[in-house]
Amino acid sequence: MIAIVDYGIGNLGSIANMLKKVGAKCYFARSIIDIKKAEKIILPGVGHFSSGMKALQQSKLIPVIEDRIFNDNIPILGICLGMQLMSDSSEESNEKGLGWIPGKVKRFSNLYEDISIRVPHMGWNRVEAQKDSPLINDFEEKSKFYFVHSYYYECKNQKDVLLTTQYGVEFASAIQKGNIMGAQFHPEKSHKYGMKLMKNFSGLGN
Ligand SMILES: NC(=O)CC[C@H](N)C(=O)O
Repeated sequence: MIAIVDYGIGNLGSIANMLKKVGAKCYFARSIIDIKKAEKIILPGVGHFSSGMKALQQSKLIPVIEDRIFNDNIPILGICLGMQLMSDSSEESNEKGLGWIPGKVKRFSNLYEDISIRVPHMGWNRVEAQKDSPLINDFEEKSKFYFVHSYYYECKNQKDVLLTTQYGVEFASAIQKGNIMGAQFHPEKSHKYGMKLMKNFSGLGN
């Protein structure tokens, strides 16, 4: 069963709906026991980095989540802000991140050399694979995903970058370090392309 961390942040309902569509069983995890019995974890997130980190700290779930992912090596997928919280820090906040995948979260500039862009990055965009992973198995060449964000993850180690997307700058649209994964886009809002990623995630470790 996939535990969707319920720490008061993120659109858990639409994530659960997409998981059900791909035949994956899931539940909302609000307690330490809920996390202890999880086979996989999804860390959702929408909004400000500070609010997300504070809410996650107040949930008291960080130690048990870290026990499961670092000692039991179960797969975890962070979505949007949930991915950004895995960083060391974010320009959006003075709060420290979880530090699970080395890197910092930076704000898009409105101007890159001679390219001016609107911030937030909002809408559909394509991705380019930077390495193989079961998470992106059978991706269509033209896979595209729905984004809504003003900040992006800059990985310290290039080998942790799974997918990149071009938006003024080429940024990490998905990251992976072993069993720890993150998607900057919203798979639950990305139709068949998001379903493919969620189906792949639900099949990990089975
Ligand atoms: N949609 C979101 O939750 C955005 C996350 C983060 N605040 C950003 O702007 O990048």
